[in-house]
Amino acid sequence: MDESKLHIEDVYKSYDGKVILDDIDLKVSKGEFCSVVGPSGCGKSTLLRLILGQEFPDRGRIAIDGEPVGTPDTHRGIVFQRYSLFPNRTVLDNVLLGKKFQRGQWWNPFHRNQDDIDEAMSFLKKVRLENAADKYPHELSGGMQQRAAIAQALIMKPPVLLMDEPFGALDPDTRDELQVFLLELWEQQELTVFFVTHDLTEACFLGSRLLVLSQYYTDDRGLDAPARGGRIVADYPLPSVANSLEIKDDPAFQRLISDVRNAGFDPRVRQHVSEFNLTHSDSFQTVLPDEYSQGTGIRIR
Ligand SMILES: Nc1ncnc2c1ncn2[C@@H]1O[C@H](COP(=O)(O)OP(=O)(O)OP(=O)(O)O)[C@@H](O)[C@H]1O
Repeated sequence: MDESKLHIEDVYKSYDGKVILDDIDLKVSKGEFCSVVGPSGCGKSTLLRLILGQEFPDRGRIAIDGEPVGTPDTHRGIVFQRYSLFPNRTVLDNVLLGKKFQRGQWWNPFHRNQDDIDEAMSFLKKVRLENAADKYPHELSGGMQQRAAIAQALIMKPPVLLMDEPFGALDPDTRDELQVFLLELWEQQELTVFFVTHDLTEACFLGSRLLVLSQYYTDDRGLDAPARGGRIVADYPLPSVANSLEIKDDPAFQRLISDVRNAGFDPRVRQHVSEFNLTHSDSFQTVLPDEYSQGTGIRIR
């Protein structure tokens, strides 16, 4: 039996005849924090939309908890960079929305179920916003809005929490703060997270696993072969990171980032999946050298 939380198998997606995602294969287990990076336009958000059920692959299958993904439902939690919250509803009402959908009452501003309210308040407490329940999104800072959006997604207990550049619009200090906050939440709530970002440091700091999507690849047919769509070209286990921002200054962490950048982003390399070790059963994998785990306090999962 397939025990994966998320299983993506032979997935292809094209728009207007242009292949965007090209044979994506991936298994994500419960409790993994998958960071997904890749050059702009390589199809990261498209992949998220397919997992969300907002769009369908041309070919292939996507299953969550063994069930094929259908159209979006309230159990599919996603946090976007912006606009996850409805501006004309209070924080509490935003967090309650999914519950109201489930009860067929989303349109009714007067519908209130006390159990739902208690649960929403408990999630607002988890994201440290219990004192902002009656505020409107425009009354909150950017970081508070994103924490509210996380509560809005988590209350529906999504099997996989999908995040599309959730901290991309925040200033650096707030971004750092929310990264640590998300790691704490991930541990406490035993979440499975699929996190898209442009920021390699963020990806390596947060993730237990790093997936690198490449925009085009040519495989071993040679440089002149027609380019195809994006593929997962690297799949790294990441160090187990203490919930401390200091790790970002650690030389081993910085070496890790520079190695990932060289392997996954150097245009001379990323075009060629043949440059990577293709032994991983689920996708392409580049194995980290042992030095990352030696004498640095960083543990490779
Ligand atoms: N609905 C659509 N119709 C046509 N083309 C689309 C559609 N959605 C995305 N694309 C194209 O698919 C490609 C991948 O887009 P996508 O937004 O998934 O990339 P991305 O990796 O998330 O980019 P970024 O990092 O810049 O956000 C782009 O070339 C984009 O123009």
